[in-house]
Amino acid sequence: MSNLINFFAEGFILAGALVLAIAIYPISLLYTRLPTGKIRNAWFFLGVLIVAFIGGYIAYWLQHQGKLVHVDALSVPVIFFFGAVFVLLVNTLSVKTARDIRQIYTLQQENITDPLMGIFNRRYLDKRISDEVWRSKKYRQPLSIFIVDIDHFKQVNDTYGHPIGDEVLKRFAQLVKNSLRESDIVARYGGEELIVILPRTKSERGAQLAERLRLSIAEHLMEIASQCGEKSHEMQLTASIGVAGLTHNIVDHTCLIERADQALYQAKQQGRNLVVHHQEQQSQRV
Ligand SMILES: Nc1nc2c(ncn2[C@@H]2O[C@H](COP(=O)(O)OP(=O)(O)OP(=O)(O)O)[C@@H](O)[C@H]2O)c(=O)[nH]1
Repeated sequence: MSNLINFFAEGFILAGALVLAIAIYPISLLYTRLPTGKIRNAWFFLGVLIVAFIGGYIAYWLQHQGKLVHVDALSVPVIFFFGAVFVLLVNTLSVKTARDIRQIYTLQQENITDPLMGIFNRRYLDKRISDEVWRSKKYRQPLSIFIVDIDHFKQVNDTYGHPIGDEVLKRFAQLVKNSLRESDIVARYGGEELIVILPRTKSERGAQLAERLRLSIAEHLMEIASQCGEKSHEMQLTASIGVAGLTHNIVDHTCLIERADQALYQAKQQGRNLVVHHQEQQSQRV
């Protein structure tokens, strides 16, 4: 009987050490996928602790080899074993939870991203612009937006074909995004039109930023390789921009967009490659 007890006691200790060793694997998965920082370091520390615990289990086993013959002596090995199972469960659950969170994040990102341009889509734009108008009115902060529309984009499609047109739209969106500040929100409004939301920005400043953007678009030489890699096309686009700022008599975001749209219409009417600021109805050409 005492031999059997000893067999089980030692078995629990060694099985516990094995389970702890297995519990290091989920930690290694988390460690390799996490960005460098405090959380990653904390998981590394936990891994080191587990290795120390394995050492402790083995030391306990070596000290008590052949001596765990009473029923009472079973309690520590049983606690060792289930403690190790607990650690394995927590680590495995952490990896699965992290994976789920990443999947949810990816889905959320896909839900708000335009698949062609890689910037925010119309769904996100509608929600965000209405939130920004509400926030700006509540806290009496300035807000401006502008609508950017590529000039004669139909010609790009007609001359080079739709796939090249798509590539131009993608590059154009990235160019706009990279020319603006991190805090500015760039979204596809439809077709070849983008809306840029500038939180906490007066429309005069918005018009300056729009002018800077117009210039960088006009100066940018785009080189697009054809889909089959036969030849590349170089093109220089221009864009017209309508700017509008939030004022007392604007009741909601649709009015703000309408004003920016009217300004854009004027920019097109006045010859394109132009910024028109709705409030002052002034056009600027550099
Ligand atoms: N390749 C491609 N073309 C698109 C997409 N969405 C809209 N377009 C094209 O964008 C063009 C817009 O044409 P118009 O509205 O006439 O405007 P425009 O030629 O840019 O002329 P202006 O705006 O007046 O300077 C159309 O030819 C559409 O087919 C898209 O996702 N991909």
